[in-house]
Amino acid sequence: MRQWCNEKERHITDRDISSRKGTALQADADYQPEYAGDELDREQRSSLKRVPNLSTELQDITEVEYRKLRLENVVLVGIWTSGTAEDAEVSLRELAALAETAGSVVLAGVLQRRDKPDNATYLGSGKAREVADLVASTGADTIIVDSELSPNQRRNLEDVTKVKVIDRTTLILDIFAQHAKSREGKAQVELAQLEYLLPRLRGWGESMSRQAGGRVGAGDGIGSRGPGETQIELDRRRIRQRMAKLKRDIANMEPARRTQRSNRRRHGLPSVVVVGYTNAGKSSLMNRLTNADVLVENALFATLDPTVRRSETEDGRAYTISDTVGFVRSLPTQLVEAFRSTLEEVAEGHLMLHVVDAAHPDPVGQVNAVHDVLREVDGAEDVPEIIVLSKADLADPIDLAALRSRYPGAVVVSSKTGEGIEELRDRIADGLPRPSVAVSVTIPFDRGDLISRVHTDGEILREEYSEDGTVLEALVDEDLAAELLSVGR
Ligand SMILES: Nc1nc2c(ncn2[C@@H]2O[C@H](COP(=O)(O)OP(=O)(O)OP(=O)(O)O)[C@@H](O)[C@H]2O)c(=O)[nH]1
Ligand SMILES: [Mg+2]
Repeated sequence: MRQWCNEKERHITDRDISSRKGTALQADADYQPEYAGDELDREQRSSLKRVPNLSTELQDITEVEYRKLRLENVVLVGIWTSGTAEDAEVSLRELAALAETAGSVVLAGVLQRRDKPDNATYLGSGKAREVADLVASTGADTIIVDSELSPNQRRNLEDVTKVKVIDRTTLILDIFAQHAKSREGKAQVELAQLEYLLPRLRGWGESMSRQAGGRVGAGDGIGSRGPGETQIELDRRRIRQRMAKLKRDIANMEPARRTQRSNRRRHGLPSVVVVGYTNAGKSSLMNRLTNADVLVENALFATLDPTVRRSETEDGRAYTISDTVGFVRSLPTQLVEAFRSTLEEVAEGHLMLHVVDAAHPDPVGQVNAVHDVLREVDGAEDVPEIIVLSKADLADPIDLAALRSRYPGAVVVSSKTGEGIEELRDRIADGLPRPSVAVSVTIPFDRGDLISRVHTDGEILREEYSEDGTVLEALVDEDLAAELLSVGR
């Protein structure tokens, strides 16, 4: 097994779990990683002093817990089935960053080489017991596993380790729940959480029934159940009802969003969408390009509700630019569904800026993960893509050169120093559709509104004033051309 440790007062010396180039986990100032080889040193571990009152007993997992995991001191566990050791490490480091984003302290991480996960305990019973020792010695109260767990695997691991076990998907759902701001975003995340929970209810049934037993005394149990209905069926039914309500609510919010979108389209504004892996620097780039004040945070999924801003090319053509939710490796399918609406925005864009953190240890893996998700969104492949290699100020020049040759059309930028921003603006201006219908009309003076639309959305070739109005020769899109011709002469 490989192991990493986030050591504070503890004496486990292990491998650095933070991003090697320091992008993700640099926040912890007194964090001093130390390399200690591949093998977990059992003697060293057994010589650890156990920190008193830190470990907690396994607690009941109730049906509301999916909302707030209250993670604190966690041990990360991953298995490495294929690919290189480095890939496996990158994935576990990312899990560490996710865990910190969710508000927990990562005490240690272990990685095990296996052909496939063990059906019963994910790790195999021997390794599960080793993890139990590690949990006990570090005083962790939660284990986070770097994949999806079946209800059985999860229950068995909890039995062996005596602490709460959650998986990567649950963790990501929790982060989304913490960050979603809009009513729609919140409803979508809750729906995704319930979808994930529903088939897994069996694994949690025991504790839920116990809880129901406790409620009987309070006058809430037996009488409230239907004939022959078990607690778990009742819970399932309640969850389904809640899901149905959420789906209705989301469907009701849809028209408002569509109106906003079609308003934008009616005004003929071309749109640029910013996509990319979480923490790639999308919001920072947006701020640079538009001087907008978009939340930038060194945390994963800082942006969960899309933000749309208006901007202009050098030659005065207006366009919208929207920031989107960050992508992540193996994004839970429930979330792909939940955020389809956000991603649909991508498919409707005229140009896609795909922001890639050039200072990350595995930018190519991130690009591939983004492309995997985009392939699931109808129409997204048709949107022209500009790869934007970001954080140029942090990136290693050699890595940057390798990325440039891998993605020949890429623009290298730094939102921090401003490097490459002008070039990117030019590329955006070139990439946006130009109005293509030539009109030559005289517009009456009382239709100044039309003239100003030609100024913002079209390209003026000639503008003069005559007795009858403004004489215009311009390039505009079809809709505006039709309106101009219906009004003008
Ligand atoms: N040095 C440096 N840091 C950057 C640059 N761009 C972004 N960052 C940092 O990278 C972190 C993530 O930036 P964001 O712009 O929030 O990234 P994002 O892609 O919007 O992230 P999510 O919304 O969480 O998916 C922040 O700490 C930024 O300050 C850059 O060009 N140079
Ligand atoms: Mg963001």
